[in-house]
Amino acid sequence: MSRVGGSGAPPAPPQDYEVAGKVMLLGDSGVGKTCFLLQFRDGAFLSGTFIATVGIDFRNKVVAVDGVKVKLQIWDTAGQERFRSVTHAYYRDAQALLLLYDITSKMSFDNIRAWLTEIHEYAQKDVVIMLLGNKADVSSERAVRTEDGASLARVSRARICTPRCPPTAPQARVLHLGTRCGRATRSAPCPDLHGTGGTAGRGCDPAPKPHPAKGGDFGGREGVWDCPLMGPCRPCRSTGCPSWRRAPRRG
Ligand SMILES: Nc1nc2c(ncn2[C@@H]2O[C@H](COP(=O)(O)OP(=O)(O)OP(=O)(O)O)[C@@H](O)[C@H]2O)c(=O)[nH]1
Repeated sequence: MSRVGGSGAPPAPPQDYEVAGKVMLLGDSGVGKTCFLLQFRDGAFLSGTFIATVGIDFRNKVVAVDGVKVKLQIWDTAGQERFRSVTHAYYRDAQALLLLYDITSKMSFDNIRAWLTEIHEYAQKDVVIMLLGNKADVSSERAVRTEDGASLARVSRARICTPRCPPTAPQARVLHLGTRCGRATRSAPCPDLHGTGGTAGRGCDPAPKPHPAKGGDFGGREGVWDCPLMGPCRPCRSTGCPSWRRAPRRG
């Protein structure tokens, strides 16, 4: 997360946000990264159409997190092997990585470990990693158990979540919590993590309580979650987290 504007930069046009952060979507080709992004950004689900991403692309969206306007720059990467060398260069300055697998594809889940290896090689050490089992709307074809996802998240120190698609709110919810955890350190329980006590590995809360979110984008839809994000964290507002700082308000 970075401050809005900066010394030496040309005067920036008036911004409607206070902080900015970069999130990358990663995972095998076809797991649903582009659909996730489009649904989050535009509320549109591209059912049935699959046009593989070439290279890398990004979209911006301003969301409210704890009453702070956050501009998320969300990078959609190509999952195909031949584009990996292009996308590696973008890992370095990302604050959060959303690593997707398709719950109907065992292979996409098995490949998560290879993705984690790449992340550890190319991303910042303190990057927030979120593991997301996508396509939970077709649970009749489920090939990856939720508990296997949770267990992998535990060993890889990632957070796990499974949205039921195609509703819009889960995408916002993932990025909301990712943003919040990105503004956090990992040493104390995070009050956002319903029922887990903030301790990774306690398992899923089958009926997460509505989160008292102040942001209008997210309010009231948390009940659709299979599983809240897990992992200890502490809001950085009180600790002055170096990477997710609040920018000065513009007068
Ligand atoms: N049922 C279901 N299908 C989905 C979901 N998300 C994506 N799809 C479908 O999965 C296919 C691939 O989706 P994309 O978003 O293009 O996949 P991608 O991960 O961006 O793929 P690459 O660009 O090659 O890396 C498309 O046919 C989508 O309609 C979902 O949540 N549920």
